[in-house]
Amino acid sequence: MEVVIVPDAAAGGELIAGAIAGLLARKPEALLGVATGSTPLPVYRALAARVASGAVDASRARICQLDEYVGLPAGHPESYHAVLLRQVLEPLGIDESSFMGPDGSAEDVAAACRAYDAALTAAGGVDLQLLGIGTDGHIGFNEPCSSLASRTRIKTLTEQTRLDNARFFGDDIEQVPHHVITQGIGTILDARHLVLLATGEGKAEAVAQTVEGPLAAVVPASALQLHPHATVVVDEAAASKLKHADYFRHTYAEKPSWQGI
Ligand SMILES: N[C@@H]1[C@@H](O)[C@H](O)[C@@H](COP(=O)(O)O)O[C@@H]1O
Repeated sequence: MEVVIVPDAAAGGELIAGAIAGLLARKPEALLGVATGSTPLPVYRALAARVASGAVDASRARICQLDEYVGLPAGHPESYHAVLLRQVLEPLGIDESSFMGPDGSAEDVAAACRAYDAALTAAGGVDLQLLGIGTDGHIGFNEPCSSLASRTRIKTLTEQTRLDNARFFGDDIEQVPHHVITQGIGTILDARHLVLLATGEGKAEAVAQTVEGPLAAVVPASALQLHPHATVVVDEAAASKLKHADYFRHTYAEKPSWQGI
């Protein structure tokens, strides 16, 4: 696992946008796994600026969702499908026909989960999966104690996650669904490159456990330790509990410029 400590969230956004730009230059039809929440927004902004300036052509890229709420009415503005259309597809000039996600309104949720896992495989697999991290160490919506081998399935949110996400539902926790569909940890680990961005002091403990703690289902993000190409990008605040921070700074400073993240 590579840990890159950046001065702030905007620098993290630029770094990751640069990696995505490099991927799209090599593979214009790459399948990009995108995450929701506040953390990835600087990545989407930086990428949209490159698209607007003509430096990046994302029009052939394909986008896939990490997770989705179950049971929100079709077209609900906070469904992750709607959020990603607004935050990613539209600014990057990508057609909705290039967008895949699990069907959170399906009658047969288990079948929808299986279908999504199969669709990701049929699409050739995810080239780069962007991840945020929950305050409890979750990735996607894989809450603590999720199986490290899990595939896309239904999960029940913890009270903490519903509280964290209430800000998107008018600060009313009652409006936050209890159930979600999420790519499993095993599904996430199938992506060729995992890039986790974490910013702010509130994520420092989860980051320390992810990077320096034991591999454990109770910290789902620690599964990144199993992946041959995982990059954790953190700002100074999110890095503040890392014991090996100086080593990570040294390693990145000495990195050959051709290598990228
Ligand atoms: N399902 C999403 C995660 O993918 C995201 O990483 C997390 C953190 O969100 P934020 O970046 O807003 O802290 O929120 C939700 O739970």
